[in-house]
Amino acid sequence: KRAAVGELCIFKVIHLFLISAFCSFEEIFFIWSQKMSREQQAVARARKAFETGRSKSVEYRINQLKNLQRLFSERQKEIAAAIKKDLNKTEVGAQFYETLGLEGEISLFIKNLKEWAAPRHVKKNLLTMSDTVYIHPEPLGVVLVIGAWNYPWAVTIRPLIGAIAAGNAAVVKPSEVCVHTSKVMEDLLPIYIDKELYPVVTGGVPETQELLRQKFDHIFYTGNSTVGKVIMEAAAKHLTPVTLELGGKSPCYIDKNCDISIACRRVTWGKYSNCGQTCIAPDYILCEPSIQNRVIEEVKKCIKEFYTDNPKTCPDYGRIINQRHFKRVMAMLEDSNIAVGGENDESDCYIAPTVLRDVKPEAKVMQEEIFGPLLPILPVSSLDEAIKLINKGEKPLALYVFSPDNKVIERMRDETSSGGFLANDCLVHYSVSALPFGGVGNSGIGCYHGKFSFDRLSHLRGCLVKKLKMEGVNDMRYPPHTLKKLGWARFFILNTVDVGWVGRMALLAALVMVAAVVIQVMTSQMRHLPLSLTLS
Ligand SMILES: NC(=O)c1ccc[n+]([C@@H]2O[C@H](COP(=O)([O-])OP(=O)(O)OC[C@H]3O[C@@H](n4cnc5c(N)ncnc54)[C@H](O)[C@@H]3O)[C@@H](O)[C@H]2O)c1
Ligand SMILES: CCCCCCCC=O
Repeated sequence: KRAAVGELCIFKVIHLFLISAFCSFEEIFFIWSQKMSREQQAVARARKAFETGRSKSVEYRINQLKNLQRLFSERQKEIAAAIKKDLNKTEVGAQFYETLGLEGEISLFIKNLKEWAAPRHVKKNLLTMSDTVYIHPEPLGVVLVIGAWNYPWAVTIRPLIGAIAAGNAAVVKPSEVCVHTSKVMEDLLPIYIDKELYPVVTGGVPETQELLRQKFDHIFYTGNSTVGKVIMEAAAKHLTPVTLELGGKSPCYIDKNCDISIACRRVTWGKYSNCGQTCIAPDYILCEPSIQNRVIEEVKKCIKEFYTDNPKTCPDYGRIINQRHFKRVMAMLEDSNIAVGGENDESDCYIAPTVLRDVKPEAKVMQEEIFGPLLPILPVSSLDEAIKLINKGEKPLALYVFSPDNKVIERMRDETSSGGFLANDCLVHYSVSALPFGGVGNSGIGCYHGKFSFDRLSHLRGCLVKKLKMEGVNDMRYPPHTLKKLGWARFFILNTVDVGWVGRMALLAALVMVAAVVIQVMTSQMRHLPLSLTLS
């Protein structure tokens, strides 16, 4: 037996020797990769591509972003056709809600990337006044982007834009739930952007789990909070940082003194766009009982205006993504009082825009994020009660308040917490790249969009470059430590200097003046010395 094992070992060693002697690195990689899963291979390729260093060049990153921009101008038809099959969005709807924002985001990055990627000089203390002190943003490495299905392009490509801009490699995992879109993404992305640096891995939960077993430098996940915990647990094994863009129940308070017709128009749009499958959709309404009927009537009017008498045949009204979610949403209606809508058709995944009245906090529909076209109204006696009720639940992704009164708006903002806060409108904060977008507590970890994406997916490396001169200044920090040295250290460390452009000019001017005075004093003293002394 021992002899057989010995022979096998010798054979393995010879095999390895032959491989390394006669094969190129690519061939060795190929042989080795035969034993790897598709997911492992994608990650290994992305890491290898990252290690070539090509993504470090800002020009290269901008080029990749321009290619991505070209994808959206040249492939709208394929993108829209797949989204139509997945979620019944029209071509205009697909551009409006998905790709328009991405095009804007890419333009923003192309315009600002050089500035964002450049070293950022920071305030110094007196001790480091003569040093160069700055933040140097550097790529993290290989990022895993896991997307959700409800706005499949928007929530998968937006983090990818940030990852590319920050100089990372990124493995893109679109949601398997939007079957057609994930196929189009898999086909199109490699045609436009570097397929080694940014591979697309399709598949379901087992494939995502296999990806999660690999080591990444950041995991950017968009989806529900339950899976968010699974992601964080997997990331913890490699101490990988995560961004979790999750969901939750986003409340909407309507003050009785506001223009109810305008408020309901905006709420109707926010709720029923994409058939209620929007992470920041107003989940439920809180209002005083005296305005409940008015709210119901106004929402009903808007449903008719936006989606006609028969939303089922209206091209702008979407569908529930699949039968599993259809059943989930329908189950929430069991103990509820329907005021508007309620019609449905399982074979078409259709649920009409629905309003529920006199809903209690214990109702089924209030136990989890609805993520469908049901709008419960919970009567509350006052703003105080609304705030109390909101604070009893998990911190939501968005919080909406409709009121003409700034005091009401400010109270709602200051006495609650949520990922984002919006007064007198719904959803639109998502479109402002200068605002951080993300949750807090149960609705997520970390934020992105615009420069926030760049910073989130960069390592902000603190750098200090000192000269090997002026060693005397450092004496105060070396032992023996004395009270006198401590006094000096207090003075030097506690005083910051913001030497900006104007500051530097002023400092230079002051130094020139001091030097001029010193030279003048010295020359006038020398003029009064006897000639013999000046010569010696
Ligand atoms: N904060 C945001 O920006 C944002 C945006 C869109 C959606 N969402 C939230 O996402 C949720 C809807 O999306 P979803 O969760 O149904 O999407 P989903 O089912 O498509 O899941 C998202 C991803 O998680 C993976 N996944 C699912 N189960 C897994 C498991 N057990 N282990 C490992 N990976 C797994 C899937 O493969 C998929 O790629 C809602 O809660 C919504 O609010 C949040
Ligand atoms: C302008 C509205 C876009 C909404 C996109 C939300 C992404 C989360 O589901």
